[in-house]
Amino acid sequence: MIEAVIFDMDGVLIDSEPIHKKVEKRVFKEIGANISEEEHNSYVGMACKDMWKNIKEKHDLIREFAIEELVEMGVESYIDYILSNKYIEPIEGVVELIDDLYKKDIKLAIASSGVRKSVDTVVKMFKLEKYFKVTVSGDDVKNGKPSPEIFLKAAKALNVDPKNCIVFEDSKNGVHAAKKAEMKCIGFKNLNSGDQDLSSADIIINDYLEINHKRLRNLYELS
Ligand SMILES: O=P(O)(O)OC[C@H]1O[C@@H](O)[C@H](O)[C@@H](O)[C@@H]1O
Repeated sequence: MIEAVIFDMDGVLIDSEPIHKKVEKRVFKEIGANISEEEHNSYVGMACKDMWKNIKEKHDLIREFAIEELVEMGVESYIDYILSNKYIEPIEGVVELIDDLYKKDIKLAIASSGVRKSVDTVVKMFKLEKYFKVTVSGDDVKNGKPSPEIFLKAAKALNVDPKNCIVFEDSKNGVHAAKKAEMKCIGFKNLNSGDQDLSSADIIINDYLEINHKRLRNLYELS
């Protein structure tokens, strides 16, 4: 039975992976790091600090930069970008889905690898406060996606059994995190989130119009 639905943020609520990538590419250039598109794609869905930790281990050139410094360089530009682009809207159909679930008394949360400030900015910008009393950011966990910690923390805050949660995710790292948390996972194929292998998800959708409360319930009946 469904007790809760947990939404990833970047690439699921807001089409922001291209913004992250743009900002990160600028930082790569500034510090002289040569990161291939394939390597960059493998970090989608990870907390910024984990991405930089991985890059530091692989690329000698950026040893001199502290992780906190690298995180800071990207985060501020991301927030400035979304705040100064007032036309940015939620991904089509997602707010209608959230509203429908809310009206059916399904508990809701956001679990995003983004920093706390980014999560709060997006929730406020899209006026989602009413729906999401629980939000867990990358700053709130020790181990980011693909570790299941962020989803387990959200389930705990909602006071629900992880097995009764459904997660919406657009990245390979996020889908793995959800499945390790023993939750159902709907892979949202967002072409702007790069080439993401969502094959571990229970179902994959291309559009929120493909999903509704009834189809979510069916996920449990089929298993
Ligand atoms: O978990 P979410 O909301 O998809 O967040 C993912 C993003 O979180 C950010 O902090 C990273 O810098 C991005 O590169 C990453 O893709």
